[in-house]
Amino acid sequence: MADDFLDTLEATIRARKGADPASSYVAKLFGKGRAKIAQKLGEEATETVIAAVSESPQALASEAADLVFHLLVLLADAGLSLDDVRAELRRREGVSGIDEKASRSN
Ligand SMILES: N=c1c2ncn([C@@H]3O[C@H](COP(=O)(O)OP(=O)(O)OP(=O)(O)O)[C@@H](O)[C@H]3O)c2ncn1[C@@H]1O[C@H](COP(=O)(O)O)[C@@H](O)[C@H]1O
Repeated sequence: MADDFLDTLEATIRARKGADPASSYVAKLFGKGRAKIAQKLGEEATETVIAAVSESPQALASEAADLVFHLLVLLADAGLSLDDVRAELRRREGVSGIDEKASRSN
């Protein structure tokens, strides 16, 4: 599946900075600060793990959605974006490609 939706969601989340917390869950979360957002992400990670081992695939997808959503909020709070994550993953692919070539030549 293309990433367009995640990019749109990320833009919506960023646009909530400074918005009215009474009308926006994301604005309310931003208002609580980085530590609280990170704690929320940790809770969602735990719920995802529990769903993975003891719940239905649908429940796992639902918890995974909560997890990804809260990760986007944390990244936005830290001034980072999905593009930064993509760049890091691409960099690793390049590094592991070099490692593979090196091990093949040994
Ligand atoms: N994708 C989401 C999304 N996924 C999950 N959540 C919220 O994340 C929370 C999940 O945490 P919990 O299950 O623990 O529920 P909770 O008890 O309400 O959470 P806490 O009060 O304990 O923090 C719920 O309140 C969900 O509504 C989301 N809230 C908003 N979005 C999207 O984010 C964008 C901005 O939303 P607003 O800020 O609400 O305008 C919109 O595109 C929304 O569709």
